[in-house]
Amino acid sequence: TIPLLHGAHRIGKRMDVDMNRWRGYGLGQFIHWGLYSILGGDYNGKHYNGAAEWIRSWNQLPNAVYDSLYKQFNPKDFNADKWAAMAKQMGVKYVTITTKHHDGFCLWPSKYTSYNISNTPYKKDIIKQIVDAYTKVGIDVYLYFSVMDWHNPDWRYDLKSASDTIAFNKFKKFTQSQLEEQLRMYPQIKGFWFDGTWDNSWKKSGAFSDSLDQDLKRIHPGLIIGSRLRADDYGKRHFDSNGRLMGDYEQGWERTIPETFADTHGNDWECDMTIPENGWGYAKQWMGHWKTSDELIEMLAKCVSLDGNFVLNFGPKPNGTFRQKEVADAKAIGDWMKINNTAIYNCAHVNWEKQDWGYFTTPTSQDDKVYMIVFNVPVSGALRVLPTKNILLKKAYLLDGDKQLSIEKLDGSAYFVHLPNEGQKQPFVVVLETEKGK
Ligand SMILES: C[C@@H]1N[C@@H](C#Cc2ccccc2)[C@H](O)[C@@H]1O
Repeated sequence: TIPLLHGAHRIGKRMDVDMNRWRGYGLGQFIHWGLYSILGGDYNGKHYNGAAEWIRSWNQLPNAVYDSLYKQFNPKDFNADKWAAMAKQMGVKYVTITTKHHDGFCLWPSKYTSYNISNTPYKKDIIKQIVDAYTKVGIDVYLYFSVMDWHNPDWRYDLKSASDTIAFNKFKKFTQSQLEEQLRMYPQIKGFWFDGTWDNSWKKSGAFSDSLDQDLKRIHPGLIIGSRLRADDYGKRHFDSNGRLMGDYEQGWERTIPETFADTHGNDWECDMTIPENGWGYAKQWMGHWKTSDELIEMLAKCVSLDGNFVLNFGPKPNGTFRQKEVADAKAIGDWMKINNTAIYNCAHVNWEKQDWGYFTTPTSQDDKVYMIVFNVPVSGALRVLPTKNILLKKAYLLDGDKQLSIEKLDGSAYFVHLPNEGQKQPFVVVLETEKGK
C-alpha cells in the first residue's frame, strides 16, 4: 500500500450508534431550495437546458442579475411544519437540506457573509425553522453544504499562483467558520452532506479536508460525513490511493444505483435521486421523463436490498410550496410505506440469488426472516427462491393481511412460492420464515 497521511483512517464500516441509525433509515428526502428557485430554469423567456440550480453558470444570464435575486426572495407560503408533515407521511427517516449551494447564497443568517437570508425581504432563518420542524416530528436533519462558492471572491477552481494560494487559504478559513457556525446554531443536526469538491483547488487541499473532517467531528461527536468531502495526499476523492473509502458512507451514487452488491464494495452508501431526469432546484418545465411513484418505490427497494439508502429530491417553488407531482409522489410512497415499511426500515442485503420478480431484504435484528418485495409477478404466479446452502423455507405469507402462501420444494435447494391469482396492482411484500437445515 501507498503510505498516506490523509487517506482513509478507518477500514470497514462505522459501527457506532449514530451510524447504525443511519444504516437503518432506508428512505430519505433531499431538498434543494434557494435563489435559483426564483428563476425556475428560465430567464429572459428562454429555458436553460442544464440543471435549474446551475442557472447562474449559463452564459445568457449575467452574474449580477443572478446575484441580485436575493432582493426578491420572500417565500410567503413557506411553512416548515407543513414540509415536515409531508415528509413524515411519506415515511422518510432523514432529510438533507441545502444551506448553501454553489451560488454561495446562505439560507441561514451567517455572520461570515452578508449574502444570506437575513438580507432578503423574508429575513428569517430558513434552516432553523426546518431543523426544528423536522426534528420535532422525529426526522433526522442533515445539512447540505457546497464547498464550491461562486459568490466568494476567494474561491478558486485551481491553485496556479501564490496569490491563488493566499486567496484559497482565506477561503478555507471562511468555509470552516461557516461550518462551525452551523454546528453552533443547529446542534440537533446529525451530519453534513458536502458537494462542490471536484475541482483541483480542493483536490490539492487533502490535508485541510482531513483536518476539517476531524475538527467537525471533535466539535460534534457522532457527526456523519460522506465520502464527497475529502481528498487524499494525491488528490484522490471518495476512495484514497489505496482504494479505501474516505468517509462514513459512499456518497457517489447521484442519480444512479449500483447494479449488484459487488458494485457497493460492501460499503454503506446512499443514492440521491431526482424525480425528473436531472435538475434538483425548482424548474418551471421538467424536461423528459418524470419517474412514476412505482418506479421510485422500486428504486427504494433496490437500494435497501443492496445495503443502501434511497434519498428522493424535492425542489420547492420560490413561494415555499411543492409542485403537484412531488406532493402526489410523496403521498403514494407514504401510502405504500405505511403497509410495507417493515421490509425497508432497519433492513439489509440478503446474499441469495437475485430473482426477476423483485428484491430480497432481511431485518438486521432477525436472521430467520426474509422479505420478498415483489414488482414483477410471473404469468405462472410462482416466485422462484434460491436460498443460500442449508437454509430451508418454513413459511410464506403476505405481509399485508398474513395470507399463507404455498411453498413448493424444487430440485436442489430452490423453491416456488405460489401466489394467489389476485392481480395485485401495487408492489407487495411476501414474508419468508426460514430455518437452518440439519
Ligand atoms: C446533489 C447535486 N450535486 C450537484 C451537482 C453536480 C454536478 C456537477 C458537475 C457535473 C455533474 C454534476 C447538483 O447541483 C445537486 O446539488
